[in-house]
Amino acid sequence: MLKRFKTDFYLAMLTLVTTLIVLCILPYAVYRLYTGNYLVGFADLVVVLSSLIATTVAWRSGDTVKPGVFMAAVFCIGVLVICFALGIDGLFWVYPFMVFIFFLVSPFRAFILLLLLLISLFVMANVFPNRVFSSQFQMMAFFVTTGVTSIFAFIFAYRAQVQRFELHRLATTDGLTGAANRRTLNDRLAIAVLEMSKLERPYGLLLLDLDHFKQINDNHGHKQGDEILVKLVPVLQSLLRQSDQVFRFGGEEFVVLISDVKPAMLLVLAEKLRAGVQQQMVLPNGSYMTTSIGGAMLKPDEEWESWLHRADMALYQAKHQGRNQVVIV
Ligand SMILES: Nc1nc2c(ncn2[C@@H]2O[C@H](COP(=O)(O)OP(=O)(O)OP(=O)(O)O)[C@@H](O)[C@H]2O)c(=O)[nH]1
Repeated sequence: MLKRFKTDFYLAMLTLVTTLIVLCILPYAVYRLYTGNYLVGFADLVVVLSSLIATTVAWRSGDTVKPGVFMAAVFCIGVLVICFALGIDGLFWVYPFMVFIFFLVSPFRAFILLLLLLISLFVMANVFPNRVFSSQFQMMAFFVTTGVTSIFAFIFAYRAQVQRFELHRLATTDGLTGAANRRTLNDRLAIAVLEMSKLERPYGLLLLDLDHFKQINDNHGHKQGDEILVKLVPVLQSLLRQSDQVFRFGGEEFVVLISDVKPAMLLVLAEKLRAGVQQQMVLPNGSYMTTSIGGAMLKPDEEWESWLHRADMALYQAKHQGRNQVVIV
């Protein structure tokens, strides 16, 4: 639970906003109902309940988009009702809302919802003159300040989102080849173990190691060696299904994670990869790269570390037996 809270930004934000809503708006709702302002009290209660429901759904389903949009839309309507009922006093709520809507939904969605909110307020102010604003000047000042705040909040949220995505990409992919990195592999293997035990989903693992790669570096240079590693990833991907994932394990070693596979099929796939590398990875001098492959099916109740270790042992055996071959255990 703590891990999901740490890694899923929008889930953490939905939870945080809901906690703040319960702490800050619920007392208001009680106060409004107690003092007979039923419309505002009811709107406050709807906002609190909607937040609780949306956040619960997000935690259960893992989907934060629909609950976030739902919560943001309910808040927009809530703010409109509060502005209609309280007039100028209600307008103060627009400003904090303009900031925290960016914590609930993506910057573009938040900006569009804010635009709709401001247009609705503008229509309301013109249909019911003097209800929300006491003068034209006040109305103008409100729309200019909220417009400027929306634009700056959008720019800030958009930049933060771009940086978050970039950080995530840097943390999860290998800088040279663009394949998923070892950290991502560990997470994916843990998920595979979970899916195997809960859904009985069969998984296979292939560990590939290019043969005599040191000689490539020595004979053709490190840059050429890098280019071969970069080229290898799309070659492997072209031979696999979209659901199969390629990871760089380190150096010239790669891991392929294959779901919904039977042991016989794992061997066929490994052979296909071995042959594909030999056919497609041509060296500058016209010779071909070869690869050794070790593979293992995930056993019931097995830890991912032991699964990976068995595939590593199989790879060791393939190397030991002369390279350019497949060993599945
Ligand atoms: N160009 C390049 N070389 C790398 C990279 N990472 C590791 N290497 C090289 O890969 C080579 C691996 O050498 P070894 O572990 O001896 O293996 P090998 O020569 O492939 O021999 P076998 O695996 O036994 O067939 C070393 O020379 C490393 O310097 C990289 O990112 N780029």
